[in-house]
Amino acid sequence: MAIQLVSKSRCFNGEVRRYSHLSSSLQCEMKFHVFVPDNYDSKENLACLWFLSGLTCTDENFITKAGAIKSVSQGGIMLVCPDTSPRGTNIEGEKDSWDHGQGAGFYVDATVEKWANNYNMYTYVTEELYNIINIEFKTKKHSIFGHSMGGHGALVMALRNPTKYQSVSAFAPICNPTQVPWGKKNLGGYLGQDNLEAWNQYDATVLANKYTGVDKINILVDQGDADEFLERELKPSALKEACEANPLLSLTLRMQPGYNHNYYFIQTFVDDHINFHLNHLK
Ligand SMILES: N[C@@H](CCC(=O)N[C@@H](CSC=O)C(=O)NCC(=O)O)C(=O)O
Repeated sequence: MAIQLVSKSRCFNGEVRRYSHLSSSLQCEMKFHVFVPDNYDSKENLACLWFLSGLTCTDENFITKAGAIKSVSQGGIMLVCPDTSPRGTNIEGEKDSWDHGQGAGFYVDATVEKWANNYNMYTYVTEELYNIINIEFKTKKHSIFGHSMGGHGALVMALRNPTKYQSVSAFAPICNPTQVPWGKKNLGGYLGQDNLEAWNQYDATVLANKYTGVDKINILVDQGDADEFLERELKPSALKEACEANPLLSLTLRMQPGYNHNYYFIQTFVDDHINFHLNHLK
């Protein structure tokens, strides 16, 4: 349960900190980054925004490359950036592929024996780290966003836990993973090739079709139209169709001309996403 401070740096009237801890759900040591505004510990209602990164990322990519901290600090909220998979677990073949295994936990709880002890990023983010952040920083409200694989994770977590997250947004998310190569590779690998019922629990489009929660969910998605993965892997039109058919969901999908899949795209629109979440967190 204890977390250890690894590093801290002053930044925009607060601190960027990196922590490590022994994760019970992943059975390994994990690192995560946070930004905490000055005097966060004297706030009654500290709010927290989570960012889930994409394939090949660690807890470092977003905090160092997105240019998000100024707006987060001005909003007076905390930012949490978890890693994208367990680390140091030495599972056979874990590092063989850039889009499956290490750096590609796909935010699921694995059931295939080889992965099941460690690859439980869904529980790690929504339960274990969520509880740690609430206890250590006394946070009260949470919102979540992410990029690509992390956009998929954020959408799934929000649709499955509408009382836990006040709002959700994504940059170029994998919207319909049961139907695309990245999704089939990871859902098949972690949950079993034939376990389609389990796959559906991790597909934002399927979940959007079935969503019956008491609260309406507002979703913001930005998608570059020059994104190299758009047609093959991301499929925002599938999510759009599902949301349009469900009165409990309101999706603002913004197609951004000329932008591709990288962090320059994220930098450009990150303030819009932070402001969207601030409106729901206050
Ligand atoms: N093969 C390349 C491409 C990997 C890549 O584009 N990763 C994205 C996320 S893709 C979907 O989840 C990313 O965020 N990369 C990290 C970064 O800092 O840009 C590669 O090996 O990088």
